[in-house]
Amino acid sequence: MLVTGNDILVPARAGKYGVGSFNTNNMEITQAIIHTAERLRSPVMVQMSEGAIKYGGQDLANIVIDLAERATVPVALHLDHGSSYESALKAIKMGFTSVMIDASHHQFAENIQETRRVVEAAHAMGISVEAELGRLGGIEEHIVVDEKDAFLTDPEEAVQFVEQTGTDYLAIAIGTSHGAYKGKGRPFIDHERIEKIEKLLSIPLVAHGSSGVPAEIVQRFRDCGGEIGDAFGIADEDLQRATQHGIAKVNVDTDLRLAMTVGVREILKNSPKEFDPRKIMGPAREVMSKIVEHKLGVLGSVGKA
Ligand SMILES: O=C(COP(=O)(O)O)N(O)CCCCOP(=O)(O)O
Ligand code: NA
Ligand SMILES: [Zn+2]
Repeated sequence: MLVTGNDILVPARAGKYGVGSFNTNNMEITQAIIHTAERLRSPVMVQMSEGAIKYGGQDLANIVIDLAERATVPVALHLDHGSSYESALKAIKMGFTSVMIDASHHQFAENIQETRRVVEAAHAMGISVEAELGRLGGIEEHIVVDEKDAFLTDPEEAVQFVEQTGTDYLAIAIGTSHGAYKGKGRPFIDHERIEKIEKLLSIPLVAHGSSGVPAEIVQRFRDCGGEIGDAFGIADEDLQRATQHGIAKVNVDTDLRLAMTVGVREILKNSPKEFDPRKIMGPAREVMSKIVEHKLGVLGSVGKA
């Protein structure tokens, strides 16, 4: 069933498990996410960035909404990294049941102002809101935040921010970053910071940049002609620990991008005569489903629906 982000995340924080919030850009990615969540009796969030909305529009949103409505587990459709009040409202008009307003690149006061506007409008329409305080490293398509400007979330500021905005859940900067290159070996996660914020805030916390970038997928990507550098993601143990301390929503995009591309590349390389789209996208869907299954296991949401 299609529900709001709060319907999924409030129980997750209380139950000390994480809920995967997976980015989608087409039908097969959406099916891999929702069908795997149903098979494992797990709540799940499907998210579309503004880039995905530009790419797939209402067509793609409708695929997500229809699968979510027919799903036997709770599913929310979430706007990822909404960049403005207008963007958030447009998403709600498109049928999104959760919206992020990411004003984290503004000064504190502007972030509060912009976030509060979205919260008031979204709440008037029964939609829940994610906001962000602190800056991730990594590349967000339109924002390149290089290391020196990336700053982690201040716990006391987070309390003020939530009080003054009314946001339903909060994305905090704790060392993660977007993309396949999160740091050498085992990227640093500031668990002390998470645990400080956990004690000060009772709302669900959100971890962005939480792809694991599994070595096996990276190797398969290289073996079928993909070019990728020294790619590392967030260790499963770090994610598990974070979900025990307030992190309830965990954003994953890169892992599904790599998985889909591995699936397609392996077919094109090993079956050069193949040109049936179902034989090319079908196996890619399988590779993605396995990644979703692993992640839901790591987050502890299996059987929670
Ligand atoms: O936190 C994450 C995912 O982090 P990850 O890279 O670790 O999967 N996200 O919020 C996904 C961001 C994807 C935006 O990309 P486009 O604008 O190109 O659609
Ligand atoms: Na988000
Ligand atoms: Zn993000």
